[in-house]
Amino acid sequence: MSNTFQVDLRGMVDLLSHHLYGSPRVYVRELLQNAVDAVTARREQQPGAPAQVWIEPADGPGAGVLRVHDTGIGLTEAQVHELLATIGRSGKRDDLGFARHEFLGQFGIGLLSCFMVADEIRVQTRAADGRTVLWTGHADGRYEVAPAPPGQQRREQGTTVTLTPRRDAEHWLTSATVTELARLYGSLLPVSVRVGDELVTGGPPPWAGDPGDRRERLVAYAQEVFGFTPFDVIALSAPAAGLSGAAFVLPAPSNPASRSGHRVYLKRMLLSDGAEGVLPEWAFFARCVVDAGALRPTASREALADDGLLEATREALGDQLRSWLVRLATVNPSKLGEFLRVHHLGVKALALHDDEMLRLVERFWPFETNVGPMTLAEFRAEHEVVRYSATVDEFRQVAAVAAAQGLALVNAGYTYDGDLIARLPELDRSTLVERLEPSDLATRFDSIDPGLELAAQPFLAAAQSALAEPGCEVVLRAFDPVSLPALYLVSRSAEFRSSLTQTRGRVDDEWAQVLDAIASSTPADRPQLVLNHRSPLVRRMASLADPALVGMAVRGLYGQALLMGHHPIRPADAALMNSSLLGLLERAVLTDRGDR
Ligand SMILES: Nc1ncnc2c1ncn2[C@@H]1O[C@H](COP(=O)(O)OP(=O)(O)OP(=O)(O)O)[C@@H](O)[C@H]1O
Repeated sequence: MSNTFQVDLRGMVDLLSHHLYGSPRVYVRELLQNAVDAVTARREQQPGAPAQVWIEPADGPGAGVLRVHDTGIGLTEAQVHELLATIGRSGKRDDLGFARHEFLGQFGIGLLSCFMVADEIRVQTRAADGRTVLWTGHADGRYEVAPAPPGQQRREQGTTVTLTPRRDAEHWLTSATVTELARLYGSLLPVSVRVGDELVTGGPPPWAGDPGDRRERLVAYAQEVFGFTPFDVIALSAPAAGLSGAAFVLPAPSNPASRSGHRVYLKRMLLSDGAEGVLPEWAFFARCVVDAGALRPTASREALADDGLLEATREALGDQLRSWLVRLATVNPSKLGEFLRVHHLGVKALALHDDEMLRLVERFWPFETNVGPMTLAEFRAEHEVVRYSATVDEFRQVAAVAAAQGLALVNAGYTYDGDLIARLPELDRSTLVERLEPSDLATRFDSIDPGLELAAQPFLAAAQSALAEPGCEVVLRAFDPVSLPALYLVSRSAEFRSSLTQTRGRVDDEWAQVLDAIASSTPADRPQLVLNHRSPLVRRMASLADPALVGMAVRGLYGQALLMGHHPIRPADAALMNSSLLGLLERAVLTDRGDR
């Protein structure tokens, strides 16, 4: 046995009118939309018919009700019964039930939004048959249809919708609010719309019309609507979606995480001034205004339906932004440089997957290197290998020493930089890239003469035992600059082990066992303190006879190397440095007093 759903009308009206829409203000849009659709339908039949919409707000001379008059096609009594009596029935679908592209409406629920601000909706309508019909709908789901009494006959074809305000909702129907909302939603509509005496529609969109001063118009539009003077304006078009418009490049960096909304019109009616999904995510440096004929709204008409057409449109618009960037690189490289200074993060994010953008970054974005700022292309022209540090700390630790060894080094510690450099060989297979591990530097230092090394053994043994506590290996090498007595080098695995050890001290036994298991599977590298045999200070230390003094001096050098290399100072390091400094001071004071 088959049954039919029963619908609780009161609940349905409440659901649609109160929960579908974000704010009661959309009632103005829904009324405008119906009026414009009715005008469009009439002009299909009578191309020269008047195309006017006139709104009389409730605080005007109209006895406390709001009226919307249109010169549209009107409805016959049969149509009123069919279209206004069935929720979800729309006169704007074709025979197969698809939304007809020339109309704004399609769902057959828009009129219900008026119940957010009105207790009663009256539709007084006259179609080409010349008879005026009166439909009165109530918020509880009741409605009446009747031929209009003699005093309420329309003289012209068209429709008047009258809203009797709900208590506490009167302010939504006043002149100031209605004018503002009609202008917000309808200023680009192709039909003349007046609120009281004020015309709220104003000609074609700013990106259409005379191309001569289009740019000036769009800049003025961005200033007025978005509140900024754009860095540049890019024309947008996507014929498959019937879309045209413009993108404005932001003059200041924007946070990639905070999505900036776009202003989207559908068939010249504002859909949203905070729409998402129109431009690809990486394009966070631009905001756009577009009008589309074929994109679909969600039922609340406050966002775009995320369908295949929107996806294809997003891709097409993304391509147009990319081409703008590429064109800028050829016709105005200094402007591109300016753009990158503001929006490099967005472009770099794009370059992670896009070769053309990677080329752009390579040619135009200056990186910090230990031989001065330069682009990767410039760096490549002078150095065989693009050697880089993967973190800013690593770069700081080794930049000067690497330069003294003749090793040019790029700081790839900022967001995306390491990944971008690692991707360079994908552009050109002959490019060599290499991440420099600080500990690799030691392998480039010169060993010292075996005789000297042998003589320094007692010193090295004393030094080693002085640094037994931080678990640091002491080695003696010769390197430049001579002014640097010691260098603290830590490999990635040593760094990892050290953070494991620190964490182990803070967790309970069960976790400690897990950490031990991890530690046992990582190589047992130790950090190194590399003493520089070219440094006069180190040589003098090597000849000291007093092991206690050697210990203090080596610990002092250890602390200084940590500080110089921007390494973290753990409590144990601080204690070591403290005892070294105090011990050395004491010796110095005693020596001066001749007390020894
Ligand atoms: N001013 C008007 N003139 C002529 N017909 C109208 C007018 N207002 C509403 N209608 C008729 O009433 C129907 C229902 O209107 P409603 O606003 O509820 O839905 P819709 O416009 O079809 O779709 P949507 O829910 O997307 O707005 C419309 O399809 C239209 O046929």
